[in-house]
Amino acid sequence: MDQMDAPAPYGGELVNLLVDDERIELLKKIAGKLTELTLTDRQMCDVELLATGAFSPLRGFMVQSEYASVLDRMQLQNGLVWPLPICLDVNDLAARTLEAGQSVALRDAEGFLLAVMHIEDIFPAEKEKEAEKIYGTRDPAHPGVDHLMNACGDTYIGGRIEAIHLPPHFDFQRLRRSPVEIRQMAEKLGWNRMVGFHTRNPIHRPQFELTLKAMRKASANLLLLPTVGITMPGDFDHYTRIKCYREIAKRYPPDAHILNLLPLANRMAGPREALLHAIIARNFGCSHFIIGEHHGSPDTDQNGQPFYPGAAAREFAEAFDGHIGIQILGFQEMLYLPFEDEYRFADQVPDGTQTLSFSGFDIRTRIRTGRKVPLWASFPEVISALRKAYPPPRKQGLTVFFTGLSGAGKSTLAKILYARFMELGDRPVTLLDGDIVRQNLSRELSFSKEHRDINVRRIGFVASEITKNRGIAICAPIAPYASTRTEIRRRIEEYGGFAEVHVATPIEECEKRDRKGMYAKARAGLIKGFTGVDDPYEPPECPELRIDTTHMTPNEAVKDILLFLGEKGYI
Ligand SMILES: Nc1ncnc2c1ncn2[C@@H]1O[C@H](COP(=O)(O)OS(=O)(=O)O)[C@@H](OP(=O)(O)O)[C@H]1O
Ligand SMILES: Nc1ncnc2c1ncn2[C@@H]1O[C@H](COP(=O)(O)OP(=O)(O)O)[C@@H](O)[C@H]1O
Repeated sequence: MDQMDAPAPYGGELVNLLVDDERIELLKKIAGKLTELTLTDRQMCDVELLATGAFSPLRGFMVQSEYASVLDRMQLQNGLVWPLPICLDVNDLAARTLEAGQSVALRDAEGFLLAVMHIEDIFPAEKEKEAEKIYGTRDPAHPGVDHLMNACGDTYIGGRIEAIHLPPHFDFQRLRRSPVEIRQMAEKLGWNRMVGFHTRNPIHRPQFELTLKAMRKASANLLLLPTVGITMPGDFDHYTRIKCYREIAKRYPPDAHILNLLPLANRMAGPREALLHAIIARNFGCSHFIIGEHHGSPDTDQNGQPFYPGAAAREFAEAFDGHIGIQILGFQEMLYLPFEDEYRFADQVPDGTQTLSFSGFDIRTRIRTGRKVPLWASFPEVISALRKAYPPPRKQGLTVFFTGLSGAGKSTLAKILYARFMELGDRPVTLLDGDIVRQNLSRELSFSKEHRDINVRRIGFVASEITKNRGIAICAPIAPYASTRTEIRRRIEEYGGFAEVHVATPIEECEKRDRKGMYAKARAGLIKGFTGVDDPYEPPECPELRIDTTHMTPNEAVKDILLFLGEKGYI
């Protein structure tokens, strides 16, 4: 192996934005008088990577000219290649209270002071342009675009940062080393070359073979940099992934790799994302970086097509590796040859040879639906760790979410379903009926849109906790707004099953029943804003089940729900 030093950090110097004790004291004193910004989890990831120099040479959030330069030329203003905007977004309300020249205190959700930012610039986010330039699409099925369009504030603030503390982490503290710490460690171990591998999935057999091949090709040791910041909805949680990485670690040659967690908020921008990962790896001291198929890309678009061609990230990063000073090891898809019982890159498979392959998505789906993962696809210890954390549907938590007009039959069906689950007796069951919740959790709330949303979100939160802990939650609010229901669905599906049951009994029938006499009062104008009378109800477009109870008995309706849940493997 030829001697070579670890590559210099990008831009020449490893940035460290953490200030010394004296400065911390001073900043803490003035912070109390500064306007406060509470950072989101994503923003905290950016602050952490800025502070530790993983984003070197950046020294803060981008100002408008830098943002424009990254969008238009993919360069910082000093001419260095830089693929993605690193901007701090704020909502209109916050933006109105801020001005350039002002300093703000950046805090976490609990009010813990992380940094002071000196605002140099306040400017509008060019969301349409950013989506096109960075993600190459405006399709909201792309999680990066969805976040940009639907969650991100409309204004960016740019400026230098002085970091006081890194965001606190209580998990895997020993695996959270900064670029300078990894560089020191590699030096101590006498490593000349280090190849970086960035992943948001567990390491299965193809990825393991890929890393070994890369280590041999580059004569290098391995730096595993799994993302533990923000990944994609539906990804395995990082606790489970790290258990898997620790198992895999035993399969590498001794002392040949370092596992280090990367608190990056993935943008899933495919080619541009890959380039950012490579720059980060260089800052950690890597001489080489692995880019395989579909690196940094979301699963598929609305038509089931990949957002970027399989080779796009690899080819893009290879075209720039001279500029960013890290050698890209681009690999084709790794395929399994069942007759030969070996792995080969796609371009090394002779024509006509039978091959098999599973994507990370395929394995996630198999685990979540309780289907087998063959041993050619992954290792037994990885599959077992994943199964423990993600049991088959009949052992997962579950939320059955009834929605529909008052009098549609939600409570009646919910109560019968509750009894059936209790009779089965294999999981704890909680009934969150609209009335019960309003009495116990939401007594102070009215029926305005804002208050209905708060009420339904509270129900969703409790149901998500129950589902996370593998119980069954049955919810039965009116929940008239589609976007709030979608929000809840997303949250719960992270932890287990979610079945939306639209009790679609027409208003005429509900009104005929008028069990509580409320429709009569609403029609007489004694109750204002009554759902279906003078307040909206947005029917679900694609519920798991739609039941009109007009011409069926409650028991029949519940039988349909149980049959559906049985078919999906939940009971
Ligand atoms: N303005 C207005 N609109 C709709 N419903 C009203 C209203 N005022 C009181 N009620 C009674 O409250 C029950 C609905 O409460 P929810 O918590 O399920 O509603 S929401 O999901 O927050 O929209 C609902 O009970 P159910 O009949 O069990 O659905 C009504 O009886
Ligand atoms: N198939 C059915 N399913 C549910 N409820 C029914 C059915 N047929 C008649 N009903 C009656 O309709 C009314 C529904 O009221 P409820 O369950 O409180 O509705 P919601 O909770 O949607 O306001 C009850 O009086 C119930 O007995």
